[in-house]
Amino acid sequence: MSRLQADHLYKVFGRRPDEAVRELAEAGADRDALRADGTTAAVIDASFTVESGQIFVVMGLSGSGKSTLLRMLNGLLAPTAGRVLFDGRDLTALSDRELREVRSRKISMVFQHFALFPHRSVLENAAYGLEVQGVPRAEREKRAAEALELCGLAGWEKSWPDELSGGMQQRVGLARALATDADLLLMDESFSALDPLIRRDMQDQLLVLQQKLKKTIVFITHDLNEAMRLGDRIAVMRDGRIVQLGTAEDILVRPANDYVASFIQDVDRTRVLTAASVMTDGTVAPEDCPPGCGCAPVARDMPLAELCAVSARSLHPVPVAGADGEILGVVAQDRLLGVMGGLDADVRPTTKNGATAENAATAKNAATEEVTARA
Ligand SMILES: Nc1ncnc2c1ncn2[C@@H]1O[C@H](COP(=O)(O)OP(=O)(O)OP(=O)(O)O)[C@@H](O)[C@H]1O
Repeated sequence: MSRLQADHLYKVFGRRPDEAVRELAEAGADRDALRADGTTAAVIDASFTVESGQIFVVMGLSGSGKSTLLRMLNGLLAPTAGRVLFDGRDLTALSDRELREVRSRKISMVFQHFALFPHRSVLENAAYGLEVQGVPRAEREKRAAEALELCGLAGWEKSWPDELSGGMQQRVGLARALATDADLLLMDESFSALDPLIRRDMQDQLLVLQQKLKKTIVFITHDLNEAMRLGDRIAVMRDGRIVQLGTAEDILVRPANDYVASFIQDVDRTRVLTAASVMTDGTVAPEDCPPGCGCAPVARDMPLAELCAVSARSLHPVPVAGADGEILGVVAQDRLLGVMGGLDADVRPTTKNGATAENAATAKNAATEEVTARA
């Protein structure tokens, strides 16, 4: 069972929403057709699953429907049609009290503008979610201090929010979300207000934390580079619809339509494509590897940007190793150059950690998930 599932979700604002859903679903109407009627179709037929421990990114420009989708996922907004299943429970069928309970214990939000209380210390801010849950003071302070330490803020507990930089304030927001032990983290443009370098640093920190904590995260962004750095899977939204659903590599190598293709022009493919996605079958024969060659197999999730340096030093194709050290294949230099030059018709779909689709259940999931191209 998936951790989170959106099942044909629609949200229509304005007049006669049910009728609008029928027009969207049955007559194939789009947003523009309804707008003339004073009706806004914010989210149209969104279906996807998020597995436990995954980072699922929803990427789209302003107005594409990301925030509305997120607010349906945490039950703040009732869908006009469709269901949200969290651990198999239909959120749309819960009473208000049950929903509040799920929201306060199982789901945490991290917002773009930190949402810290200025007159509470960093520790009190980090403990806020636990306070709402009614956790006794000593325990909530202990857990908040642990979360702050995880986020690199040990020693700042007694400071006030305005004594912290923007990046540090956002880490307090993250610590607050982590302190509650919620399984599901919903992050709405959480790093968008930060300077580029600090933003990148926060992305790195989130990835490191995620390796340790293995939360289930839905991350909203309008930045495809951020989506590709963070997302195990990415949903690209346009005008209320999900127009492509896949891994960063899927989107980079096989954009579903011209709209998605226009986004990937600025993406640095050498940082998204991995050794596993470009390797071919084979090994390195001992006679091809002279003494002192000093080569070592690279990890399958090594990005091409790093693989280039290894390949330049190597006298033979670079072997690619799996998690157990077994050789999965090799990357020859001409192959590497060809892929970087855009000859990537046979790049293999992989998961974000570089496992190929053949040997990873999650990649199978990604590869078999419907990739819709309606735009
Ligand atoms: N409460 C509302 N009433 C009417 N229309 C709404 C409401 N909330 C959102 N919309 C409309 O729904 C569409 C999707 O908005 P939404 O905020 O979900 O997009 P978004 O991708 O999150 O954009 P942004 O990045 O600017 O927040 C927009 O056209 C917006 O104007």
